[in-house]
Amino acid sequence: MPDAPARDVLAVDGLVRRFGKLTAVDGVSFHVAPGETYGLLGPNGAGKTTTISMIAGLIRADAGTITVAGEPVGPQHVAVRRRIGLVPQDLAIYPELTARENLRFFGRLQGLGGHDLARRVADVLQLVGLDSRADGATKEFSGGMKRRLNIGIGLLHRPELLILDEPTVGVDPQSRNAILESVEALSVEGMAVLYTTHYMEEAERLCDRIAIVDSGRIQAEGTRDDLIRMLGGVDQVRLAGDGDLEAAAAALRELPAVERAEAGADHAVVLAVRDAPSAVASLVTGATEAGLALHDVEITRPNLEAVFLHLTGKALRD
Ligand SMILES: Nc1ncnc2c1ncn2[C@@H]1O[C@H](COP(=O)(O)OP(=O)(O)OP(=O)(O)O)[C@@H](O)[C@H]1O
Repeated sequence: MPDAPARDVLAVDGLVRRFGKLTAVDGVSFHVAPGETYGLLGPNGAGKTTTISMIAGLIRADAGTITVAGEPVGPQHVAVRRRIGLVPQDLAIYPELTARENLRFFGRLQGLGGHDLARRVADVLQLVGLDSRADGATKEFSGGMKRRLNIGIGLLHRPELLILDEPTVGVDPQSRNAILESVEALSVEGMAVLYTTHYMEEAERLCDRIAIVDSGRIQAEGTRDDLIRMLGGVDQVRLAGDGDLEAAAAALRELPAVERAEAGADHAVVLAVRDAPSAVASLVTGATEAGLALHDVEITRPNLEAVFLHLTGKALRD
């Protein structure tokens, strides 16, 4: 008999959240299994923070359901929050206290105490790579060290689901690496991790599955390789310029190496091209002959950035 599939730690179905006329989250569904790291990859404003705020029970959903380990989540369901660790973008630590004192303080707030708390504090300090700085005042910590401490606070109560909202934004490379290593270690221990980022390298390195999010919707979901297969082995080329973009796209579609060409956002034609480095000269000639005054040519070989461009016609980064 095959093993029954492990129950999802997190199940999100048909989630919607509006702010006035803006639908910030527009029918988002995904599931995360124990030990799985699931990434929400999308640019600023895609709806990632709003999604995780609903999952953490901080704001209500206008529609849809969320369960964590089978229990419903929402602002009125308080007990289920013990199963969730949320590490928000904003830091919440006391600068006058040491790292250890901060952890003890937040641990007590979570109802921990005694030897159990002391042991968990020691474990967490080691996991986030701050054990050698445990008794230093946090006001002297770098931004990255403070962020690692914030992650430690989210982990103290040993949640089944850890939610990290863009944890490496603005941190030094050493802390960034420590954060990525901590997340890898947690997943080995069986924790489910929901990781939001707009850095495709982090999504590629950490996440077992990735949802590409834009305009409040999941545009595609899968492993990195699943997503890259969607490109069909072609490169993406972006030709930015002034002129009749539709006419240029139509002319470029006639070239043998070009599989697709669309007039995209931001004064650019976005193309899917076989072996773009060899074809680029003919693309430039074709676009120029079609009357486009080119000011930029960008080739993106298959990676998640290219998948994002392919799905949305936009670059992942600002
Ligand atoms: N409280 C709010 N009131 C009004 N609009 C909001 C509110 N919170 C978020 N939004 C809007 O909802 C959209 C999604 O924002 P959200 O913060 O979820 O995106 P994000 O992908 O997490 O980006 P970021 O990394 O910048 O937080 C944005 O257009 C944002 O301006």
